[in-house]
Amino acid sequence: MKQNLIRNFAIIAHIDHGKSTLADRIMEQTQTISARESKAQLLDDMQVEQAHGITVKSRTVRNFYQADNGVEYEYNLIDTPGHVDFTYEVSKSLAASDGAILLVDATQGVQAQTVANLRLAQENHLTILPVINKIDNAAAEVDKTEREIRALSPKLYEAKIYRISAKTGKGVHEVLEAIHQVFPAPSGQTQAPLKALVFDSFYDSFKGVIAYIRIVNGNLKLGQQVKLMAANTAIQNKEIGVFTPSRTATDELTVGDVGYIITGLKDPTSLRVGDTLTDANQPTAEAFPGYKPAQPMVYAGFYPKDDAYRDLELAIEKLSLNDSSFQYVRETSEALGQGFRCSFLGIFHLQIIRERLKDEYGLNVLTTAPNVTYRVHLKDTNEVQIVNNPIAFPGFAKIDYVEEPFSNIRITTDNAVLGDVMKLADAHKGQLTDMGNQAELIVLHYRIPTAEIAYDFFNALKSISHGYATLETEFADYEPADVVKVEVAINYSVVDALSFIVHREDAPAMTQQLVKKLKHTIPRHLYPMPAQAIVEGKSIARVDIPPLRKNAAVNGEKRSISKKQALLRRQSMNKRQAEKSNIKLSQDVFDSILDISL
Ligand SMILES: Nc1nc2c(ncn2[C@@H]2O[C@H](COP(=O)(O)OP(=O)(O)OP(=O)(O)O)[C@@H](O)[C@H]2O)c(=O)[nH]1
Repeated sequence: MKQNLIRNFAIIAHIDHGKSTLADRIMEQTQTISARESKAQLLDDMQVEQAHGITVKSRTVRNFYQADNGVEYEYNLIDTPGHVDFTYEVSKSLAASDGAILLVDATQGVQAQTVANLRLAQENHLTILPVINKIDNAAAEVDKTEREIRALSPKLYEAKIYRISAKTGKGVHEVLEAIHQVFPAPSGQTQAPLKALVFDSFYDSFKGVIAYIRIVNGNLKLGQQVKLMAANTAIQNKEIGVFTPSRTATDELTVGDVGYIITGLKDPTSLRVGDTLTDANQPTAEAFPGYKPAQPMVYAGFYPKDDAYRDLELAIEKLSLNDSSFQYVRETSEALGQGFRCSFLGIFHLQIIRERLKDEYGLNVLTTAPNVTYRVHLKDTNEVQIVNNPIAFPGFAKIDYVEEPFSNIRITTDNAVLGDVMKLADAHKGQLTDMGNQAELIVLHYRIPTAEIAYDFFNALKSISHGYATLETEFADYEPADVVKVEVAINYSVVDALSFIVHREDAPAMTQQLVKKLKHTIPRHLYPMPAQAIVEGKSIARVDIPPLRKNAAVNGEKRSISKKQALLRRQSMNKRQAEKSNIKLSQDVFDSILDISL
């Protein structure tokens, strides 16, 4: 029976431990692709992935492996992203797998993301195949890494641990053999009604919404009438197929197969990952529970440059289908016009989306300063407003108190930089809740305001630990906080899109730095303009943005009285016009808000 010959598995690892390289080797050794093709790291084909050298979006590929026992197996490999912001993608791809290769870089050993991904795999009841990578590297510490892996769980303590170089291919054959020996075959029923898990989706500009599916029970035939159960939508069944790794059409997908269906849906929002695909006439009795929606951490406004609102809207719709942790609603700002308030899993996720808009859709967006969600309790009505847009933050006179989100974070670091890491967490208002060891690393647990880790915390942590420390975050709860809204006024008029929320105690120092930066980033005009930071109606920081030219009327040059008077008249006319004129806001201006650190 074909089902017994299928293995569905993922590769999980810490960032840069070599998942994509191993995926390439597997495709090469199973002749799915040629060695020449694999040079280009086929799985990482999105431009943004190549620019950052990382995997953002999960990919799936079917390989046929001729095993040493003479049997040909179908290996469905699901590549997963490794960055901490993409844990959500990892958990989706794991739901479609039966096993996971736990890949650990021998030069780095077990890292925090190794542990986090292992936990996700265990939650999905996957069989784990531990593999040590980069054994060819002079800095490899293979025995030490092996001890660290064994210390992770009782099962791993006894497991056979494979040693490979994904780069040279050494040891990869043994891993290919282990895959069919260690991982279970899919367990579904051939005779039952069709039940398939939608574990990912993609928008194609010609073909519309394409769903990535794993057949759990029954068969899917081309043309069969099918529907999505949660969305209760009938879909067309014009093309089904598998990934080789490009899409290749087939007539049928059977139990255990991983492939795709072109749904005919044109609206990217009409399909949700986690939905169940089933037969329209003979539906399965029980649908999948669906995925927990991702918990967004950071919100920011995206505004089109060059009047491309409609193009931006379409692109954002498509990206949010392709990446279900990225969501949006429409918003309007007086300063910037129509735009979108978007949610992200973290600041790195935001950057990736921004780059994808540029690379894949040719769109430049203006991004406002990111913020977290606040719960604002109002005085008179006892109403609680959920605010993730500083523009909508209620006036201070109406506010009873505000709650801000807190996160539990876990930093894994080595001893050498422990002091600096703790100083960083302190500076960001972290309260140390626990401290322990994992393998030879120190694990620190903090409770910390989410706003403190939402922006540059991760980069700061990477930089003080020379790239080694890792960060895992988890939303904890809301807690009352003394936060205020800072409004920025330029030439006495408030620019709404520049508003942001900050802890009251940090407001004086932050706004001083901000106005200094604004002095250099706000485009100069012919007249001087004050830039002010206003908190609760009071200006707490101010700087004068100098005019473009020297003020000829007062600079002491020898001029006739009448010439000076003429200049003064012209300047006062400029000033009056200025009140009406719009300040052109560049990305630099918004970045001034982000850059300020205490
Ligand atoms: N020396 C050596 N280098 C390797 C080996 N495997 C991968 N690398 C290198 O390690 C780096 C990261 O490899 P990738 O395969 O891109 O890592 P990844 O885990 O897919 O990275 P993300 O997708 O960003 O999580 C690349 O520069 C690879 O060339 C190996 O076996 N030996």
